[in-house]
Amino acid sequence: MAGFDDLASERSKAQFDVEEMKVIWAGSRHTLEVSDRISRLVANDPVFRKDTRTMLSRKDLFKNTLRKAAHAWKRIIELRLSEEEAAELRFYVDEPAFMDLHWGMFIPTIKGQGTEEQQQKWLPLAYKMKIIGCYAQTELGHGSNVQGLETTATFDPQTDEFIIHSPTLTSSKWWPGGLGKVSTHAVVYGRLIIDSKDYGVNGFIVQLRSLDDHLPLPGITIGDIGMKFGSGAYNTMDNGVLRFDHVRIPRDQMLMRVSQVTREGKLVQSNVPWQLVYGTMVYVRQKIVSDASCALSRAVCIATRYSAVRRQFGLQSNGIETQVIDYKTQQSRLFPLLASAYAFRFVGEWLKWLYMDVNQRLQASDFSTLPEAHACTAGLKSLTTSATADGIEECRKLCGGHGYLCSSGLPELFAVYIPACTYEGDNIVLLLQVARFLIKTVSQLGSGKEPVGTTVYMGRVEQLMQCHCAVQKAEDWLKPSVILEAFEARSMRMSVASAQNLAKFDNQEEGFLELSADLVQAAVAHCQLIVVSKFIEKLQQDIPGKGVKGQLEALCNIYALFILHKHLGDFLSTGCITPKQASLANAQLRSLYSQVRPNAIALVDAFNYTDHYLSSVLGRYDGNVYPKLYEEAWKDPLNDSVVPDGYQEYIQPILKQQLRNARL
Ligand SMILES: CCCCCCCCCC/C=C\CCCCCCC/C=C/C(=O)SCCNC(=O)CCNC(=O)[C@H](O)C(C)(C)COP(=O)(O)OP(=O)(O)OC[C@H]1O[C@@H](n2cnc3c(N)ncnc32)[C@H](O)[C@@H]1OP(=O)(O)O
Ligand SMILES: Cc1cc2nc3c(=O)[nH]c(=O)nc-3n(C[C@H](O)[C@H](O)[C@H](O)COP(=O)(O)OP(=O)(O)OC[C@H]3O[C@@H](n4cnc5c(N)ncnc54)[C@H](O)[C@@H]3O)c2cc1C
Repeated sequence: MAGFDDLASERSKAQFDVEEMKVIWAGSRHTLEVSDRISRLVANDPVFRKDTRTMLSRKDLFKNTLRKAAHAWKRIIELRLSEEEAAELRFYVDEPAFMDLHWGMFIPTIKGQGTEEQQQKWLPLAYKMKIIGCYAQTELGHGSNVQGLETTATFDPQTDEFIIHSPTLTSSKWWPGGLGKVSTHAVVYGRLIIDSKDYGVNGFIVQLRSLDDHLPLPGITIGDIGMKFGSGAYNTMDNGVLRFDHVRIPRDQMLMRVSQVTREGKLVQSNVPWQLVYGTMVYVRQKIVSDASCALSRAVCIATRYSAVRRQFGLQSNGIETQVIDYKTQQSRLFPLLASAYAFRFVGEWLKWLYMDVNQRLQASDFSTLPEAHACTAGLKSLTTSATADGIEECRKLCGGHGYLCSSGLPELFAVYIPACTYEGDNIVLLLQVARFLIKTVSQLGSGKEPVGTTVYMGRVEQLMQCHCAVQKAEDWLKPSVILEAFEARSMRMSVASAQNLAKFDNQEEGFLELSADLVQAAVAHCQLIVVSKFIEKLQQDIPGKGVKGQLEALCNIYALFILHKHLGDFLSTGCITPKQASLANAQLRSLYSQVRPNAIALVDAFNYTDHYLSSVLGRYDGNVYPKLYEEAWKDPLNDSVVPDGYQEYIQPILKQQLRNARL
């Protein structure tokens, strides 16, 4: 049978130890064991089935999500799962829900922005889920511009309370996940007003619904904002609208780690930077980078397996058509995405470390690495989510017509994923943050302040502005030092050119706006350098397992040379490489594709995804695509009856009309 034989034969061709690659992908043997065990637990639990999700009405879909979330919580308690295991369970349940915001934003916000006493009061309630919280920052009129929020929190010294109010329609909270129908509490961001003076945006813990009957508390108007893109997809989430009509909360419900309001109504600043009010966004952006590798690898796994099963044209001597994965065009679209999935995995791992490091420093009142952490999380969030959203759509096209069927798993994956380009910061707005950071770094060169972290290379500005790429033959592009220098020189030269152009403006802010499209490109170049350099660093570690390191080297080179090829204009116009070297890079890329080809199926097997998680007929582990596609079609509710509902009202009259016309 096609499919079965194809994938079995592909697996037998693998030139590396797949089990060891699974460990590399998971991060450690322990993580692989946990993820493997929990993925199977979820796959074998009938409550977590997801095959009808795209066909349910919004109400049924939402109720089904509530049922799954309640069941997940029950299993977490019954099985006494650790935090790591619970997070894996949530991952494999694979359905956005209010729990994500409760655990992923509400709790981290209290931890990051609450005082010790506030944490002691609220965290036990939140951990036991006696309250359910969300993160209510964005408003109808303001999302990207956090300093433009309109919600007010006015201190009333008479009662020692804040009055939370929505003064305009545009100040209505709009978008927060979990808000619409579930959350009992929210961290609400609003302007702190004391004695008619505006002290800017701060976070406040506000109870929204009664803990007895779930009705909104007095002064609160709350609901869901309506259907979103795609069927199933993010519609499992109750993104909400919220308005306050002079709602009073006790003074101690303002999150007071950054600044405190005293009983007398005095604002006292602590020694932590005010930007910590934005801290939850840094945490979540870091998580989103790791998630990008999951979403992209999932799409790539589906497209790679299907490309080995699907055959078109080119009859071989045995009378069988060619596997579409053997077409060079298919490889040149698919393999860079496979390489990107691995690249994002490793940069995500590094970013997690960076976040832990900055957090430890913050605890010890060392705030020096915060700007770097902000720039890296913002930039990499932007880079990886944009590439992943585009990559999922490319995988759909790589699967031809069948990729457009919901049973391929790709339409829903795309619909669930694409808001990641917008939430936690619009991707362009975030790149502009990186650009500001780069311009600042360039402007400080030569001032005695050495660039640190991911901008260390800028300390070699003179060398990088003048260096010439040493490539003379295609294989030279396999040297990590050659690749790194080309990427560093490109990024350096784009940042310096932007800084020089900016310097021509009398008003820097005006100049920044005028040059923003170029600045974004400079930011992209810097972020791509980070991804490439972290992949190269990963390869410098001890990597056990037969052939594993060789495969990763090939993927690393594919990622770098693919980016070079895609952004050739940058590399050529900045004089980092010559047209001849560009064409050698392209030749090397082709040869790398041939090297990866026999290993492609094994490289996606290394993600260790269950069929339940993939939820794709095209990406099945056994490759049994056609019989299952055929079987799936018959499950569609339209096929419940042979003659469709509406035949007599709408089809029959047309047919009869045609009959009369024909007789005329
Ligand atoms: C069943 C049980 C299961 C149990 C387990 C479950 C586990 C689940 C876990 C799930 C975990 C996580 C998943 C979470 C779910 C994700 C879903 C996502 C939902 C979406 C949520 C949201 O979207 S929330 C809203 C996000 N909003 C934004 O991102 C807004 C973007 N805008 C901004 O950030 C700012 O407005 C902007 C930075 C653009 C501008 O700021 P502004 O103050 O106006 O001006 P600047 O001058 O540019 O900046 C001033 C200085 O501050 C620096 N800076 C800016 N931002 C930061 C920052 N974040 N950190 C540090 N520093 C920052 C900036 O660089 C300037 O510095 P300078 O030195 O003065 O130059
Ligand atoms: C699915 C989903 C879930 C969400 N969950 C939450 C949540 O739980 N809690 C919460 O508080 N929020 C949430 N949000 C809101 C989200 O954070 C915002 O939508 C996001 O920050 C973008 O802001 P915006 O919608 O105001 O976009 P806008 O800023 O209005 O963007 C519109 C366009 O303007 C451009 N633009 C904006 N500013 C600039 C600039 N300075 N320079 C150049 N171009 C610019 C953008 O690039 C974009 O093209 C969610 C959003 C979505 C889609």
